[in-house]
Amino acid sequence: MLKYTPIAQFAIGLDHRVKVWNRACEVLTGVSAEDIIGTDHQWKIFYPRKRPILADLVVEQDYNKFLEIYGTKNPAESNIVPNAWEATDYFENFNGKPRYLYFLAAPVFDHEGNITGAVTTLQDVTLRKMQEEAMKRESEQLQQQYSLLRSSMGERFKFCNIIGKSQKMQEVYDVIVRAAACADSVVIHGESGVGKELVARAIHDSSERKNAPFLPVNCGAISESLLENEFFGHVKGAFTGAYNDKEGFLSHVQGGTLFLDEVGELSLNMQVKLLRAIEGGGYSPVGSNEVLYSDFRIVAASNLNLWDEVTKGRLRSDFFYRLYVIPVDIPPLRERKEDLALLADHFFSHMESPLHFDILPGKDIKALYNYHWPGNVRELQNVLRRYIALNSLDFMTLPENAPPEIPPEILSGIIDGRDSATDLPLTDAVGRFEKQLILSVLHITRWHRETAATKLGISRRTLYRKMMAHGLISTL
Ligand SMILES: Nc1ncnc2c1ncn2[C@@H]1O[C@H](COP(=O)(O)OP(=O)(O)OP(=O)(O)O)[C@@H](O)[C@H]1O
Repeated sequence: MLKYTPIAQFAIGLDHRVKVWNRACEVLTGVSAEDIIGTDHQWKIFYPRKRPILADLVVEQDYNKFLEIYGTKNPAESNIVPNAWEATDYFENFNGKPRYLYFLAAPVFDHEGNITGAVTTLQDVTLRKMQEEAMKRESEQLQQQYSLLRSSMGERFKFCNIIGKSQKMQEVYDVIVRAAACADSVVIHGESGVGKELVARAIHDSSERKNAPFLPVNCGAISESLLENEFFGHVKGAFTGAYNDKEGFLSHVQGGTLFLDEVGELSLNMQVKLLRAIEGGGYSPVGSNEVLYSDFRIVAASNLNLWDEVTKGRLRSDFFYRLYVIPVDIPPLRERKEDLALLADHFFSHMESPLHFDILPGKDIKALYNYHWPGNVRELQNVLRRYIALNSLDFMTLPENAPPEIPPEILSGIIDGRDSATDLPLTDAVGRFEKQLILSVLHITRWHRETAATKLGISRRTLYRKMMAHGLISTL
């Protein structure tokens, strides 16, 4: 029975001579039973130095020698088989290859309880050992990288290009460092203008992928019919006007980080295809059956609650779970006003202004602190730009406690031409009206785009594109 079991086993007697050497043992060692049975060689032929092996020690019950030879790195007594001892040995040259072998040797007793020999079970564990060692090396490397990044953060008033000393930003820095030190997907959540792209860049720049591309893609800005073309590219002749092959984002981002801004705007169909590509199943350019592969990391961002999007059926749960491994929450500026002065000085110096936050008139400092910053850091940047030009604060927004409906005076202000739209050609006047209406609704809804789109009776995607067209994304 022992002879034909698929598990490699051999048995020795009290005289240390081999009694059984089964078929699996022959296959594993390349040594035939015929050649070894009756000898006391057993495994000694594989050790460069002659020394007792596990089965010998079990027969002798020499536990001290066992500890001396195998040290404490190997577990001594098996938890699974009573009286058995186990050990893993490394063989530099085991039939021409380096190998890790696991041995479990148990004593054999006669009916009076005397030891009459030992049975050893062995297994080639090289692959598992190598995987364990690779994982250990990787985790040591990541730990090293983490410590290096942590120490390079200095006073933590700034991290990469992110400014902020508040406790909430310190927590964001910590997550960035953790995210940079691993390969998992990241989802960044926060209101418009809080710095989501900046954080995504910081993760990329601090990660092992820093020398490969960082590719930001605004999912809300690409019309649904073009999504596949933009992400996967196309081949010549795929559709009318496809005169040449064109590479998509997945090809451009090879080895780097794909930043999916407004990820909630991706169509369900696109989510399936992207998920397949992320999970190693590849993708095909439009008009081609060829499967291409790209190695990239996803950092996604959204100002929506993505779980709500899953429950509403707009985001696939498998896509959500694949992305939502490391969440980063960036708090709005109104919740970290202690960062205002630092941010203001950072922007003043970038705009080459001699101004400093501390020397601003008291009433302006007070106004900056009291303001609720619905457009967050981007709005602060813009307000300061105007401050430098006009020498006065102009928030261009409604008061904080603006009513939830569009105030009639705003609507009438736009309609009755108080802003001299009457002098403009019709298309320009309509454009101006549209911009102000959108701006008003965005202020009322605290820049919550979904609510604003509902109020305006348009889709989020359309609202997004109109905001881009009116410069409300890049200027506010
Ligand atoms: N903590 C910060 N320090 C310095 N600059 C910042 C910070 N946060 C944001 N900014 C600046 O504010 C602007 C908006 O930032 P960013 O584009 O990263 O925001 P966002 O959250 O991605 O916005 P949106 O959701 O509208 O795309 C950028 O010019 C960015 O450099």
